[in-house]
Amino acid sequence: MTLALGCIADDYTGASDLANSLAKAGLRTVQTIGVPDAGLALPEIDAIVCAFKIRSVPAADAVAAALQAETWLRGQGAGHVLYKVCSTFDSTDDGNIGPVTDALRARAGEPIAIVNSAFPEAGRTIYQGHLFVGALPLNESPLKDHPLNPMTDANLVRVLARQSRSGVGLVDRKTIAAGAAAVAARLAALVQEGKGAAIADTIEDADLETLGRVAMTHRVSTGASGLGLGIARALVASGRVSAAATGTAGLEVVGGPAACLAGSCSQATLGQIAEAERIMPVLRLDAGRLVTDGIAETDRAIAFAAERLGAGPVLVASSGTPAEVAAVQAKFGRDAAGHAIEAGMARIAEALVARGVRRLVVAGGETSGAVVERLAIPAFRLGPEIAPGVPVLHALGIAGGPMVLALKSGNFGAPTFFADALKLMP
Ligand SMILES: Nc1ncnc2c1ncn2[C@@H]1O[C@H](COP(=O)(O)OP(=O)(O)OP(=O)(O)O)[C@@H](O)[C@H]1O
Ligand SMILES: O=C(O)[C@@H](O)C(=O)CO
Repeated sequence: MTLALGCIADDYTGASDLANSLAKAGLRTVQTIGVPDAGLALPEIDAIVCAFKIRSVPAADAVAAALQAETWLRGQGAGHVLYKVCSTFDSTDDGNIGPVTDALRARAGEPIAIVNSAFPEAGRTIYQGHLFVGALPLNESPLKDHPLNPMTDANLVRVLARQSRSGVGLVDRKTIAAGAAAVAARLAALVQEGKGAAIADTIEDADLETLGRVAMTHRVSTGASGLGLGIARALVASGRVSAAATGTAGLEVVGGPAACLAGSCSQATLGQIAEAERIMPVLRLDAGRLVTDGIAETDRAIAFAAERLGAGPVLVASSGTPAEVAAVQAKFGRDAAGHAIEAGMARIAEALVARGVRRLVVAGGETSGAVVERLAIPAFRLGPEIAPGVPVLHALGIAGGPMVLALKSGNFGAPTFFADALKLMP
């Protein structure tokens, strides 16, 4: 197997978002959980996305995981490695986008890396270095209330500089509109100024195609699935990947009980849970009790689901409003609360799978990471797209017959997302 592209994703929903964009562009893509064991049989593929849960861990741990994956991906033949971060640049001033980008760039021996989290299809655009979520600057969007990485500055040049050893510059829209040669010249000028990272503006997919062409002349870049799309299109246009390839599988029937779990507290997910209440039984967990008495609270959820699974899908949610999240965090601490709630959701998932669930929808990147790790699923191949950035995933390398999952990024999906997902997971 010789890979055209190797990717390292900082969370699991982000990984499936990227894998979806690569597959849609025609790259035969597999998503692995971390670096796979040597024994895992992989089909003939063009791209691998190694999914990690390193968005909100200490920077040194994120760097170590990313470097281990980089070594493995280069060993598989990857000429370019993309570090996949969130389209809303979720991170803190302590990391991890800056430290991981610095480390991958140093390892690759590159003077500068393109950093671009735009994803126009999902409303993430960048102008003069400022990230917009729909019509709102990042710091006015719901991301200002994120439970783990509240984003309070829309200027990505500043945000990245605070967490990087490298100087950070800007490749503005005018330069990108002038084409790949102009972008390459701007990057060279930034290197002369001593910069090691360049935030790139993006308004539309055509900008990403230009950036993709330039990124392919470097060994490493950092971005969201928009940059992945740009790189994938550049690979197809250059003939390095066959344009005839088809990246995604069609609809496959798995059957059996289905369940949904939500740990995301994003505005989008809160709306989707409210909508799901119209069509399936929904249990709202007591987040504080998940922290203080996790076994009892998760047992309550398992019993709730077990009683109802025979009749149709159920949804179990820990999700709370910003005020509820703030209250839980004030009482128990942000990280302790987050970890305890994630562990509870993972325990519920494990129990539901033991009761026959083979169709599972999970909302939230950290939540998905905890669930997929507990279920010990080593890899996924891509199925149909449910919503921009959210594909159906077919588990690879597990016992007990076929299983499909959807791992939804907190902010993605229509209000009817849970019903939309289950429709494509028959
Ligand atoms: N009621 C709650 N109070 C406090 N924290 C919560 C509550 N419910 C969930 N959490 C925690 O909030 C965090 C939500 O992060 P998660 O990554 O799962 O969702 P997200 O950030 O919306 O999704 P994404 O990363 O895909 O954008 C998790 O650590 C989860 O355990
Ligand atoms: O890029 C995004 O917004 C998503 O793929 C994601 O990373 C959410 O966790």
